[in-house]
Amino acid sequence: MSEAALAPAQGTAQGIAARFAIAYPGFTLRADLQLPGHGVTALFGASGSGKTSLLRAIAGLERHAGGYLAVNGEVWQDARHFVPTHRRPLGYVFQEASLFAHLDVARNLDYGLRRIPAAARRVPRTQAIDLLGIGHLLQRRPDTLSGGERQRVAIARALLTAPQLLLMDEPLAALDAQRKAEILPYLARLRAELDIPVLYVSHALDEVIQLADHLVFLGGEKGAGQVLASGPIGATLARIDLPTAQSASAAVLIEATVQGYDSAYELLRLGFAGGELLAPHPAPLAPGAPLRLQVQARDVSVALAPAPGSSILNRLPATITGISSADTPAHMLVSLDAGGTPLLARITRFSCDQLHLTVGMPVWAQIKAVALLG
Ligand SMILES: Nc1ncnc2c1ncn2[C@@H]1O[C@H](COP(=O)(O)OP(=O)(O)OP(=O)(O)O)[C@@H](O)[C@H]1O
Repeated sequence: MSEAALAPAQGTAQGIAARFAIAYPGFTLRADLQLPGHGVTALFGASGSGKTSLLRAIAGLERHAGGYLAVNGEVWQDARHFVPTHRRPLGYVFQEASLFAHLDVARNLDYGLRRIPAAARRVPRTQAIDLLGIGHLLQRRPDTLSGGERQRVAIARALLTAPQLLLMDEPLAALDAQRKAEILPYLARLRAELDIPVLYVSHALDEVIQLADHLVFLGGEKGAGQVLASGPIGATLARIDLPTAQSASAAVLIEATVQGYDSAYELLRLGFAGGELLAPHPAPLAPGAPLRLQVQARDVSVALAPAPGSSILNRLPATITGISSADTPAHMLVSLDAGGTPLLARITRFSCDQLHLTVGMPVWAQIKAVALLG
């Protein structure tokens, strides 16, 4: 295999094609993925399922014979080419920000810029600083920053390397819940404002629900990793055949738009393809603003008719698309389609039998609570 500059792919296929057979002593993973060339793709799965190994293969940090990788029309690895990591236009953000301790933030950023000719820069320095909210930190040394601030600097530095692909390996895993909550909105802004595809490794479902557009779910038996699913985030989370849906913390997401605000009751009125939702919120949000909602399967119940005498605010007409057993004998999982949006309900097996629920049945999905994200 020769080390080569970027080679054009045959045709101009957009997206990321990644085929790897990873084999370590005691661990194998075969992946054959066709991923979108934009937005955030989460590589999600339990510890040891091979997320980092796959990311390192994509970065070219590990060289696996027979692998294939093409990114938006450029081949980075095939039988004849292997573009070394330092020649791949990618940014890599690790769990711990690896900043130079002896340089202040401004110089750390400039280090990222050094090897990029001005004409090739995709994200101007001022935009990267603004997007990550680090303008007030430029004169500070890394050891005077919080973990979250350091990670924001590391992400800004990665953006300045003009990446065509951003790889993030659990960038929030070393942070406590509060720091994590601080940094997530910055990542959501990157997703909204930059057109750089991101591969984001995580084992935290809430992060994935907040950020990802596409979900690659890794799992398999111990020592033999496999891709259990790869698809759009909403539909993949609602798949009752996957372990993510089985757990008590199973959740799906709804992409909604702000429609109004009832200040007397502090309730946001939200619209989505499946209808309208009300969600408590202490302040109004701009009408038309997009919002992601996280809906826990255990907060969704199923009724045969809309029940007016109930404290549950949100009732949506839906159709049952699947029914399966859950992780306890007492529970069942019901997947639903509400105007094209997939939902999941975790209900008791008793209720499922009492209501004689079957696939294809029109029902009402009652949603007790939704969490606003982003
Ligand atoms: N260079 C290597 N040599 C040998 N085994 C390796 C190597 N890299 C990873 N492994 C093994 O491959 C398996 C997958 O590891 P990997 O770090 O990719 O998983 P992961 O899903 O990212 O896990 P985590 O969430 O804990 O970081 C593990 O069993 C690990 O011990």
